[in-house]
Parts: sequence; C-alpha cells; structure tokens
Amino acid sequence: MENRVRTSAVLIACGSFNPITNMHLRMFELAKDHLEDTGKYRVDRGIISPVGDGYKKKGLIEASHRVEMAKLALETSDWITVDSWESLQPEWVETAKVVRHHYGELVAAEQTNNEVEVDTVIYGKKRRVDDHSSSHQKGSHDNPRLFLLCGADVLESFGVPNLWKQEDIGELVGRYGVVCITRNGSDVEKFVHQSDSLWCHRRNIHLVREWVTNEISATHVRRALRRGRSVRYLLPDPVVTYIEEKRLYSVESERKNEDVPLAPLARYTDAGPS
Ligand SMILES: Nc1ncnc2c1ncn2[C@@H]1O[C@H](COP(=O)(O)OP(=O)(O)OP(=O)(O)O)[C@@H](O)[C@H]1O
Ligand SMILES: NC(=O)c1ccc[n+]([C@@H]2O[C@H](COP(=O)(O)O)[C@@H](O)[C@H]2O)c1
Ligand SMILES: [Zn+2]
Repeated sequence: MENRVRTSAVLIACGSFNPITNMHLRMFELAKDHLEDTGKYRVDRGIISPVGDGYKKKGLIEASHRVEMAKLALETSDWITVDSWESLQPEWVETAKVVRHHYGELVAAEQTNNEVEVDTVIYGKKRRVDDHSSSHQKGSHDNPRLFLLCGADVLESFGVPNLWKQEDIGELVGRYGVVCITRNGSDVEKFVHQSDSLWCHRRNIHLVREWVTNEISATHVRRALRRGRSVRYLLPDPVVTYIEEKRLYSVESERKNEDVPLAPLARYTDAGPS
C-alpha cells in the first residue's frame, strides 16, 4: 500500500573511482535510506559512472581498469551497477550531460515497460511483467526521479571558479536533485545557505549526515599502495586482488596528467563555456 504513493528514484554517482572504495558503496546505502525515509521515494537502482580518461585528473588510471574494479566491488550488491557510457566517450563529458543521458535512458525504459504492460492488458498475453519496472503496478505514473549522488567536496566544488557552468549547476539541482553525503565538520549547509542559486533549490538538495565518520579516500588508498602498505578492508577484497594482480598503482601512475590541466578548467578557462 505504502509503495502506491512513492516515486521511483535512481541514484547516480559520477567520479574518478580511482579506485572504488567501501565509502563509495556506503554513500549509496546512506542515500537510499535517507530518500526512502522521506516516505516519498522508493530507490530502485544505483548507478556508478566512472569518469573518462579525458578528465585528465592527476594519477587517473585507465577507465577500463576503474570500470572493472567497480564491477568487482558491486558483485555483492543487488541494486547498484556500474555504467561505462561516460567512461567510453572520447572526451570528458560534463556531469549535467551524463545525468541527462541516463535520465533519457530511464524514461525510455519506463515507456517500454508501460507499453509491454498495455499489450499484456489489451491482448491478454501471458507476458511476465516485472513488479519493479511496471509503473502501473506501482500505483504511480509519476516520472521516475534521477538524483545525483555526491560527497560534500563535490557540492562545495560548485563554488570553484571555471569548474562548473552555472546553467549546469542549475540543471543538476533544479531539474534532477542532489543527494549529498556530508561529514562531521563539513560546512555544506552553510555553503547552500550562502549561495542564492543553491538556496532557492534547497528542497531538491538532500543533505545526508554520515554519523560514523569515514575518511576513506581514493587518494589515501593510492598513497598506501605506492608505499607497499595494506589497503585490505578499505576496499572490497576482489578489488584488492585485482589491483595486486595488475600492479595498478605506482609512483609512475600517480604522475599521470601531472602537467595537464583538469578538463573542465581547460575547457572553461581557455575557450570559455561551450
Ligand atoms: N569519505 C567520503 N565521504 C563522503 N563522500 C565521499 C567520500 N569519499 C568519496 N566521496 C564521494 O564519492 C564520489 C566519487 O569520488 P572520488 O572518485 O573522487 O573518490 P575520492 O575517494 O574522493 O577520490 P580522490 O581522493 O581521488 O579524490 C564523490 O562524490 C566524492 O565526494
Ligand atoms: N562542470 C562539470 O560538469 C564538472 C566539473 C568538475 C567535476 N565534475 C565531475 O565531478 C566528478 C568529480 O570527481 P573527482 O572528485 O574524482 O574529481 C567527476 O565525475 C567529474 O566529471 C564535473
Ligand atoms: Zn574526490
């Protein structure tokens, strides 16, 4: 009964995932609990979208490895998947475009499911209609929602000059919505309060507090690996094994893109927003 009034929601996290850590996976669980606690949403899916090599972040190893590690990390999840579309694009893609792409796919899939359902009803065919994908059975014909899932650092990076286009920020927080995982001591509330453009979309920005403060970062993991230190229990075991087998993180890999500007900064500083 409760599900009848709930809107289907999907979470998408964009980032380097260099490599994926347990904290990235925790973010999804925290966000799902939070959205479902509002009583408005049922979170059906989570998507991890590793950034392409064109992002040019220092120490960013090949996307194929980052995607593979994310797949291994998600073997034990029944609702989060990795999507390689963004990572396969020849150039770095703005996050707003990535979210737009996935929203298009989501709506198209929903329409297909509705058509199958109508066929089933009209022609009485014995087709199996999945309860999770049929909006009729959910009792709601609302469009599904797609939320950008991120950590406080990404939300605060909206304020860095030449990193984000204002219209992209407006689209992400206004049209889609953001779920942001905050940490003890992080000042995201203040950041939202002090920004007129974020404040007016505050109802679309869900701030979720992680009470069990967890400072795992991929930077820390790469540093430990370069120094031959253990990273076990910071990352899922199959990811640790993959890194060891492929000898992925080294002093040399950390030098990648050392003298190259980050793609968004290069794009918006040199040529201006396109
Ligand atoms: N400990 C954490 N708490 C909250 N959010 C996090 C944490 N670690 C990563 N995130 C979020 O996960 C997403 C992907 O981040 P990213 O791939 O940059 O990982 P990272 O651990 O921050 O890596 P790096 O240290 O290389 O920047 C971002 O939205 C980031 O804010
Ligand atoms: N203008 C933009 O759309 C913009 C700017 C900076 C970072 N990003 C994205 O945010 C994420 C940040 O990842 P990192 O924290 O690993 O740098 C990446 O997915 C990146 O593509 C988007
Ligand atoms: Zn980061």
